[in-house]
Amino acid sequence: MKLGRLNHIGIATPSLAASLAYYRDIMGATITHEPFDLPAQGVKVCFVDTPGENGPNGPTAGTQIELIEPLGENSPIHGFIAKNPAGGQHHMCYEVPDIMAAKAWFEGLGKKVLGEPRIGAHGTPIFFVHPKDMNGVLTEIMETPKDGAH
Ligand SMILES: CC[C@@H](C(=O)O)C(=O)SCCNC(=O)CCNC(=O)[C@H](O)C(C)(C)COP(=O)(O)OP(=O)(O)OC[C@H]1O[C@@H](n2cnc3c(N)ncnc32)[C@H](O)[C@@H]1OP(=O)(O)O
Ligand SMILES: [Co+2]
Repeated sequence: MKLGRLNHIGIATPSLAASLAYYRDIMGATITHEPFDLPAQGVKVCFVDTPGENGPNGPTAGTQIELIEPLGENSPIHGFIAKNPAGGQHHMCYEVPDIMAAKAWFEGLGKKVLGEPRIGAHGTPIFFVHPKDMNGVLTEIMETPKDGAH
């Protein structure tokens, strides 16, 4: 199996409002989606894009940062925020063409897949692989949107 592009970097925060202001006003990022609740994932989320630049191969799109704040009692990021009260880098998300094939591939390698695929913030199925099996990085795998949207 081959991983596709890096879709987003997940940043956990105790305050979406404060993080949004930081990325917009200090880092020059663009808010591409206003905050919305995702109860199925136990988070409140919004996306910002880094400005993007002219690279050696022409103009490059900015990189997407996904800001997540705990939502509800059972949020999977409560533990992370308890250990990192100011928030911090939480996960990296890679695209794949076929979510079930990717799940089977990681499981075949003996990696701990956390639960069954569920619909994520981009409207396609996602799953997570435990950081202890992924060089310390919580890894999100996401099926590439069929319409090519990111
Ligand atoms: C916006 C929606 C969606 C999208 O479409 O993009 C998302 O991105 S949702 C993002 C939030 N959802 C998830 O993270 C779901 C999967 N995560 C989990 O199930 C849990 O967070 C976890 C990975 C199992 C950790 O849960 P926690 O309660 O913190 O467990 P432990 O306390 O037992 O931690 C075990 C161990 O792992 C270390 N850890 C925890 N989180 C991370 C992390 N993000 N990155 C790296 N390491 C992490 C933790 O410190 C423990 O280490 P030790 O203390 O050394 O044992
Ligand atoms: Co994510």
